[in-house]
Amino acid sequence: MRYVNGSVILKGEKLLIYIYLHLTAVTFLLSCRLTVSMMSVINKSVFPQIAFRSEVLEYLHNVYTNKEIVSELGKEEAERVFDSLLSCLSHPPSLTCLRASTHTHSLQDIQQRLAQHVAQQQVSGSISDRVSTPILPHPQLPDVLLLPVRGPRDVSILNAEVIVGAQCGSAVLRGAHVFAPGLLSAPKFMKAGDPVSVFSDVEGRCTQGAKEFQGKKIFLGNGVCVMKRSDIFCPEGPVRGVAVRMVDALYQSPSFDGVLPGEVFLQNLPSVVVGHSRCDALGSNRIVMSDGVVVALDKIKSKVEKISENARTLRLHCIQAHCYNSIQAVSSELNPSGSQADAPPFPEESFDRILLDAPCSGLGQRPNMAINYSLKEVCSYQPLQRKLLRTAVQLLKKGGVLVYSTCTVTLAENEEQVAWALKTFPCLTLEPQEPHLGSQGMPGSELSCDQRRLLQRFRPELSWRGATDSHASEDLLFKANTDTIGFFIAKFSKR
Ligand SMILES: C[S@+](CC[C@H](N)C(=O)[O-])C[C@H]1O[C@@H](n2cnc3c(N)ncnc32)[C@H](O)[C@@H]1O
Repeated sequence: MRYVNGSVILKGEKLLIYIYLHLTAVTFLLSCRLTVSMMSVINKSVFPQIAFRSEVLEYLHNVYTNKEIVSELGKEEAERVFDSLLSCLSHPPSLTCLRASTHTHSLQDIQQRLAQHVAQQQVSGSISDRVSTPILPHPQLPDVLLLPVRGPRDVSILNAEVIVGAQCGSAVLRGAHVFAPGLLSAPKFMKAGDPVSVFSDVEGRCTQGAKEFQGKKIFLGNGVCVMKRSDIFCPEGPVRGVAVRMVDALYQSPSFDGVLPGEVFLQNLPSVVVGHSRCDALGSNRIVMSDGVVVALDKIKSKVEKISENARTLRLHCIQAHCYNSIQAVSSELNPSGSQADAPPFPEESFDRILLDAPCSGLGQRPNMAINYSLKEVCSYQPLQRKLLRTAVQLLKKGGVLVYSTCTVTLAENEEQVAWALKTFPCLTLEPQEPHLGSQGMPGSELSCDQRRLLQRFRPELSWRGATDSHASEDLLFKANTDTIGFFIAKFSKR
């Protein structure tokens, strides 16, 4: 199933948009019940806090306990909030957010058909919970459906275990099955049909093809093998497809692989908000319906191919994706020779809207149990983002809108970038965002309180009360808007 992390250059009435679509490991559902011999360990999962290198931990601690925050909250509360950040980052958000293609189908239609798929998964035993999963529309986002994630659940650990890489483990915690490329270790005689416990190798120590692993691992739930060991670790090269079908996950969410393709896709809620706040002048998220062109740039070819494939699936014919270094996307010539009208490089001031979903340190992504970046790596994004911002401002028409977003939690890549942009480009003004579901910008940069109020920061740490499996319906909307990945959005207009 797809996670679409919308990042698009807009070219509306000439829209230039960067889109980056992320496919998580996904699933093919077969019906099979788990009959297992169990060890007696009951695992009520509350994961350890996310692990960082000490230099990065200290850096983040300084960000979250900066002078301005401490004078606003007091030292003790600032420390508590930082502690909550480290805890919530290792846990998945408590709702799954689905973006519906409401340009081709009504939300109600999609909701009904989705409910049938979820019910089928329950009947087939792919979801072990007997409790039915509600599918709720979001009152402020007309193209969003929400499904509560059940967890942490009590699941017993089995005798046989497989180890998956950290990235695969994160996908499993959000409802995916285990795909063969994500599998690192499997028992010597593992065959299809075997029940196994699935663990994540959070520190990246397990070697591919190992028969066992004694390092630090985190339990994710139980599944049934779909492939035998020799099919997975075969000398002919990497195999594709589901290797272990999860049937009793610690965090349970229906799988949407192959479900209503072209009608729904997985997207983190803040990314949906970016889409809406960028397009309000066109009326809601009707950007895809406009007569204009949407130009998507990414420097990685496989991402561009995925963008084009997803655009075809979603019948978004106005999207043109190009593999291009966006820093070099501005041409000094009015009609650059050798380039087509809608291909980069583009003349200055040729776009009505630009969305810069910037490459970032990604520290707001959830769940994430360990991040091994050095401080140098974390700090390397600020200069790159400034180059991209400079390009974006040059490409934007006067009167145009620029939206800047990241999925990270530092000040350097968020509020400090906004302060820098306002100072460097006097033509930019901060604009209010609609909808505004997140918190305001964090204190600690040169921005004033009024400027911070115009920013939107999703801060799951502010409402984190530990991992609970309670889904009281009155809490659900609050959780949908707050228990998200860490995310930042700024919206500018150009004079
Ligand atoms: C928005 S994504 C990263 C964060 C994303 N939200 C995520 O979840 O991974 C950033 C994208 O920018 C692309 N990128 C980085 N530098 C670039 C450049 N100079 N030109 C074009 N694309 C670039 C990367 O390939 C990546 O797909």
